[in-house]
Amino acid sequence: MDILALNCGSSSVKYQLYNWADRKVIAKGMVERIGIGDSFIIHEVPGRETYKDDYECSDHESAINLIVKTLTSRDNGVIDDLKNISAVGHRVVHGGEKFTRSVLIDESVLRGIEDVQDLAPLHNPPNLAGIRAADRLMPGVPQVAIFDTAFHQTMPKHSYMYAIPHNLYEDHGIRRYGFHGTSHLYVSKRAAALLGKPATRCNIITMHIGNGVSCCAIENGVSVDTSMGLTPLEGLIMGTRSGDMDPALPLFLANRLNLSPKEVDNMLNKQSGILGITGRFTDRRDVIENAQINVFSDAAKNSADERCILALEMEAYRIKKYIGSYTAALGRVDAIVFTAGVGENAGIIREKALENLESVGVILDKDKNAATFSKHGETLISAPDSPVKVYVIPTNEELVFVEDVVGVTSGTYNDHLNYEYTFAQSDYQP
Ligand SMILES: Nc1ncnc2c1ncn2[C@@H]1O[C@H](COP(=O)(O)OP(=O)(O)O)[C@@H](O)[C@H]1O
Ligand SMILES: CC(=O)OP(=O)(O)O
Ligand SMILES: [Mg+2]
Repeated sequence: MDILALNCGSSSVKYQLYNWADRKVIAKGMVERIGIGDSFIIHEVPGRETYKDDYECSDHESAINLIVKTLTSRDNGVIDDLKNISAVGHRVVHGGEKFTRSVLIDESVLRGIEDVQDLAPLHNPPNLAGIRAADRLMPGVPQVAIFDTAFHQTMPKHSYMYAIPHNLYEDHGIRRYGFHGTSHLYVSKRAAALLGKPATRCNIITMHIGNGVSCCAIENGVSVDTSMGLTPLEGLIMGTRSGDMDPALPLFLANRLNLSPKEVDNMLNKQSGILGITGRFTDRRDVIENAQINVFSDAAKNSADERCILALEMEAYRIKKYIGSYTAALGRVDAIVFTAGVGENAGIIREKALENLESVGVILDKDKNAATFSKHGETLISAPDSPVKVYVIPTNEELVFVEDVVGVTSGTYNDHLNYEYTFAQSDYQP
């Protein structure tokens, strides 16, 4: 049973082909710059050299077509026939309140996803385009939607409601939803396995720090709070998104700078965050390099870029504030987990965020932390006597997609909270 997992973004499609029987990745890659010119595919097969090719893709259908062609091609392919793909799993970012679990896609599911697309205008339209394209290319193959929002549907009302007129929730679904749910689910289940306890007895704070950034307070295995809200703009500082700010600011900006709602939205989603602070970078590797933060001599400081230093300090401080508030929300914390591109690799951000948290039981092993990157796999970075364990756990959203596809198509899946994921077992080797 080969399962294709697709993650359709606005101008990219990431994919992974997974053989369920062997529990192994057959191929993975991505098509980038869809519809904006100079698009290309990067295709990786374990044990082979990475293949890259320029190929013009004007839309998601042509990108998925290219992926399928590459997977079946004579030179770079991994399967003889498209028929080997028995099911497709799609990341869908916003599922509103309607979808609390992964589902087999049919017309009514498509309509449900369309109904909430205004709430995630950057994410849901490309997700839908990907589903339609895959259906045309692989007619009759079961397609499953896996929602970023589903894991957070356990949040209590006092976490998800905004303090605004109540009818806005009833009439328009305006509330906090939260995103990156499959990542928070995956790393929290892995953390429970590393702690040697059932997930249903673990309290964990998970920090997903990539381009998009969110954290989650998980109590006895379920999400009770998360930093993103109605849309993926709320919360932590992100690559290009502001995260939390004075809610009066958008209106103030619109009035003062004479901007339309769309222009304000664009400024806060695409020109803010790390990019806004530094004026030139979103990639934290560039920010760290230009901040020269690991070289604390005065000479180095003189050549360091003040705004890069500020960006790192602001990002880490915001993370620390969320850890503090989620520690208060949970009462007892068994573990804090760092994941995604930045969380797995940027030791300096982890160290700054966890500085002086001994009073709440967090004692970092600074050397271990500084030496820990994604490539080292799951790593404990807290000191042996730290009451709260701190882990770096590489996320694997695609594996959640694959397991949900298997569960949904075989009828063994009820909801992700009770599903017996193989990766949640302590003997699982990631
Ligand atoms: N070694 C590293 N040090 C610091 N940041 C890193 C490193 N490697 C990757 N990153 C960061 O990870 C980010 C991408 O994370 P990722 O989880 O892939 O994001 P997304 O899926 O949202 O695109 C990059 O923008 C970069 O800032
Ligand atoms: C929801 C979200 O922010 O996703 P991403 O990090 O992929 O942009
Ligand atoms: Mg991501």
